[in-house]
Amino acid sequence: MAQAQNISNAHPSGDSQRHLSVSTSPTAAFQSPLSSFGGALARRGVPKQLKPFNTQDIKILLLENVNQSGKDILTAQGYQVEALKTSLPEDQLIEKIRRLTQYRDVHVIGIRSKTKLNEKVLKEAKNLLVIGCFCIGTNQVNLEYAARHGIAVFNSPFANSRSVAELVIAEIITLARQLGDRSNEMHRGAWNKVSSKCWEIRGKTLGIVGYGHIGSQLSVLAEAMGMNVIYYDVVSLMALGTARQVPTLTSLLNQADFVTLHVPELPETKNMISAAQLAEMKDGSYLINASRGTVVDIPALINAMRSGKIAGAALDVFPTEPRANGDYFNNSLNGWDEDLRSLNNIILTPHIGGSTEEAQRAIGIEVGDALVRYINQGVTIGSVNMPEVNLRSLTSEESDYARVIFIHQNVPGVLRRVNEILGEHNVDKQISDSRGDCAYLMADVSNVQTSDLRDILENLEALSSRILTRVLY
Ligand SMILES: NC(=O)C1=CN([C@@H]2O[C@H](COP(=O)(O)OP(=O)(O)OC[C@H]3O[C@@H](n4cnc5c(N)ncnc54)[C@H](O)[C@@H]3O)[C@@H](O)[C@H]2O)C=CC1
Ligand SMILES: O=C(O)C(=O)COP(=O)(O)O
Repeated sequence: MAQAQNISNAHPSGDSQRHLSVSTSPTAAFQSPLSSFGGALARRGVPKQLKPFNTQDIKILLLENVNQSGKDILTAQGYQVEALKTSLPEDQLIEKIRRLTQYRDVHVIGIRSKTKLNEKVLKEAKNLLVIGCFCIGTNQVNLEYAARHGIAVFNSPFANSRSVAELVIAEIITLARQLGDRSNEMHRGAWNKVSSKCWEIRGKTLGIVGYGHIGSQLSVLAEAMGMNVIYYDVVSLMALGTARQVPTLTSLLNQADFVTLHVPELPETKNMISAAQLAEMKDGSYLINASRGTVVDIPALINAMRSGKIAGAALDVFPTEPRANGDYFNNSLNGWDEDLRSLNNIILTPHIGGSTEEAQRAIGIEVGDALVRYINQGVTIGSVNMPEVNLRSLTSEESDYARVIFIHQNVPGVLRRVNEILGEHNVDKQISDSRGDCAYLMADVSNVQTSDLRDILENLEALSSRILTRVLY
């Protein structure tokens, strides 16, 4: 392991035990700078490997069976990676964070949709630099708290959207033909050949609620199978193919034979489909939810299915989901799980919308790369809670340069003070941006010695607006 020097990445906690030690002798190679910078880099030489710390000091906790592709990218950097197959409930996660690091806390946590990184958990992870959500949704993380504490959050915004869209296509036909019920009957030994209330999907209307990455992809697939597509979204969006945006949710519910939900978990989408909305749906129509469990009022759906108003449903997500695989889908989970199980023509799946080899591998690479770029270079492109900031990489010819990162409160006068500090040196390039209350400044300074770096770090740390300071070189 390289000899650590005494300069630290200073964390808002201010606790000296929470600092990263830094080293001038990096031991592992930095990977793949952003491709959009390829031209400039080719002209300017080989990108410099910024390694201000012993990479072995970076401690990463991965939960929820993150794909091997992501683990490989992180371990190739020399980081210490501990990977768990399951999620952990709040108390066990806090305990794990404490135990994992003994004296210094975890720097990176990687999760999927299940693990809740709320304020209570994040407060415990005092040296946390960055969170990787190896999925689309980020509702499980307190993004605002993270930003206020200089913790960047990354996700994979569309690598599993095709997988979800394909699952929904499969469910539309499965519901229309009552395939689940026929298959279950055959498994029990019963031959039940029926055509009553079994339909082709050709010519039927699909109503998509939320026309984002998944909804719009689904729109194209559904039209290719002869469906008419309408959609409702809070923003006005370009229709693909011959799909048509409708002005209200009610209008969509009144017209659609199949309603499928692709909205994020938000206060506005909680119980978005409840008794009143189910009543607006066509008699004998179908409901599909592969978004978040909170979007559908499930007891209301159970009533609507019992009455025959809704002819079938597919649910991939639930308000409470178990933290691991096992015999958990009973009333102790949500209270109504066994009522759901007793209904006809309902497809129940354990949140597998994005669970394909292709999606998981792509997500592992995308989020793994984003974490490495952030840890090693400070680049925030793709962050969901911080301003997106990039700076052309330093090259190997630029040996006495350092990259200064100053995350600070977005208040007047900070840039002047920062530039008074950096102005003592040659600032080669600098960029700054803000998002809400959080601002992110990145500057490359040249002709700097180790003692200069120490001064820069200490002076920036003394500014009252500082959230987190890092010096990379
Ligand atoms: N079942 C699974 O395994 C998976 C579930 N998901 C869930 O699907 C959700 C959607 O994913 P994407 O399409 O990638 O998201 P996206 O962000 O690309 O699209 C969401 C769309 O919903 C719209 N929207 C937001 N609030 C709305 C409201 N109140 N009414 C109508 N429209 C509203 C937005 O304007 C946006 O167009 C994710 O947030 C995630 O929760 C995502 C991936 C896998
Ligand atoms: O990507 C998402 O938001 C999903 O819901 C998929 O979550 P998962 O990675 O399967 O826990």
